[in-house]
Amino acid sequence: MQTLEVDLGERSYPIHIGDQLLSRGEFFREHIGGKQVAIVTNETIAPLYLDRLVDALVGVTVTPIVLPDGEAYKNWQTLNLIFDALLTARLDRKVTIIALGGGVVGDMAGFAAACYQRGVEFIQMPTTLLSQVDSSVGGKTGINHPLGKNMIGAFYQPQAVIIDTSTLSTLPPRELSAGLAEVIKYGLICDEPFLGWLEEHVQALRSLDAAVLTEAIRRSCAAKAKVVGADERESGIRAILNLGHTFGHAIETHQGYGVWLHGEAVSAGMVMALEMSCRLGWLPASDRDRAVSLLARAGLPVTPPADMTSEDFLRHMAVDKKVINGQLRLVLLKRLGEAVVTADFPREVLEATLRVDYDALLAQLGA
Ligand SMILES: NC(=O)c1ccc[n+]([C@@H]2O[C@H](COP(=O)([O-])OP(=O)(O)OC[C@H]3O[C@@H](n4cnc5c(N)ncnc54)[C@H](O)[C@@H]3O)[C@@H](O)[C@H]2O)c1
Ligand SMILES: O=C(O)C(=O)C[C@@H](O)[C@H](O)[C@H](O)COP(=O)(O)O
Ligand SMILES: [Zn+2]
Repeated sequence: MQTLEVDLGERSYPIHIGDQLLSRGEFFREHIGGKQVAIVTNETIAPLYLDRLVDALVGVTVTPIVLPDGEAYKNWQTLNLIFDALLTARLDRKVTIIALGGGVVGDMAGFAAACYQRGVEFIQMPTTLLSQVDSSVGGKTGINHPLGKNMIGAFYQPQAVIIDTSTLSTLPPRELSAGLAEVIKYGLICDEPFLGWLEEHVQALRSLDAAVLTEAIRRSCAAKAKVVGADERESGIRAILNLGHTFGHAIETHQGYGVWLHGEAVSAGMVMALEMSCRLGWLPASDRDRAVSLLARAGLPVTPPADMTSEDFLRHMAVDKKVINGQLRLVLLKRLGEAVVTADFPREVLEATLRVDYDALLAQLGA
C-alpha cells in the first residue's frame, strides 16, 4: 500500500493506493467522524462491490444509495435522489458519505456532500481507472446541465481517497481506455518522461498488469495532487488539467452526454489542442504525431465525431468555465510536458484547427 498526500493546509488529505483496500475497514474508519455512513453507488457497481464495503464498515449504520448508471444521469434529478435518501433515513450532519464508483458517482456524491445540511464529510472510493487517476482527487464536484458540462458544482475536498486497484479487474476495456486518456494527459501537460514510460507500458496497462497499473495510478495521482496543491480553486495553473477538455466537453454536450465517454472526448480534444499548438508554431508536428499514436495505441479515438461541424464546436466552446468576459482561453502545449493556459491566439488559428480533416491527418500517420 502506498500513500500520497494532497497538501491543502487544513483541508489536506491522504490518497491510499493498494490491492483489496475495499475490505480493509480500518482505512475508512480512520476518516469517519460519526456513527452514520451513506454509500452512494450505482446499479452496476452495487452488485460487484457494495456488500464487501458494507461488511468492512463494522460499528456504524450504513445507508446504501443506489443510483441509475450513466453520464446521462449526472443531473439535478439524480442528485435529488441522494438528498431524498439522506433525509428519508434521517441522517444528520455527522454522516459521512462514501462515493463508491466512477467519476459520475464521485462528482455527484461529492456535490451532495457539499450541499447536504450545508456540508458533510465524504470519502472517495473510486472504482474506474479514470476516477482513480483524476476525478477522485482535487475536490471538483458537480453535475452537468444540458447547456454545459459540469456547469453546476462546488469545490469540496474529501477526507480521503481510497483506491482499491483490484476493482479494475471488472472494468470493461473501453472504460479502461477512457481512463488512459487522463493518464496520458499528465505526461503531455507536465511530465515528458512519464509519456516515454507510457509508450513502453501501454500494452501492459491495457492487459491489466497490476504492478504497471499501480505505478501509472501513483504517478498520475502525484501529478494531480501537486497541481491541486498549488492552485485548489483553479485561479491559474490548475487549468492545465483541462488540456483537451474545452474541445472534449463540446463533444459531450453536443451529443447530450453519454454517447462518447468523457475520456474518449478528451482524447480527441487533446489531439485538437495539439494540432492548434502546432499551427501556432509552438509544437513540432512530430511531437503531435507521437501523442496521437500513443492515444490510438491506448484504444482511444483521435479524430472528432464526423457529424460535428466547426460551428457546433464554437457554439459549445463558448460555454466553458475558462471563458472570461467572453474571451475563450485554451490549454495548449509549448512543448511535450509543458502546458500553458492562453487567450493569446488568432481566432483564425482556432477556426482552421476546427476545420482540419483529422481522418486525413491520421491516415498520413498510419496510426
Ligand atoms: N471531478 C473531477 O476532477 C473529474 C475529473 C475527470 C472526470 N470527471 C468526470 O468523471 C466522469 C467520468 O468518470 P468515469 O470515466 O469513471 O465514468 P463513470 O463514472 O460513468 O464509470 C464508467 C462505467 O464503469 C462502470 N464501473 C465503475 N467501476 C466499475 C468497476 N470496477 N467494474 C465494472 N464497471 C465499473 C460504471 O458503472 C459506468 O458504467 C465524467 O462525468 C467526468 O466529467 C471529473
Ligand atoms: O481537476 C481538474 O481541475 C480538471 O480539470 C480535471 C479534468 O480531467 C476533469 O474532467 C474536470 O472535471 C474538468 O473540470 P471543468 O472545470 O472543466 O468542468
Ligand atoms: Zn477530465
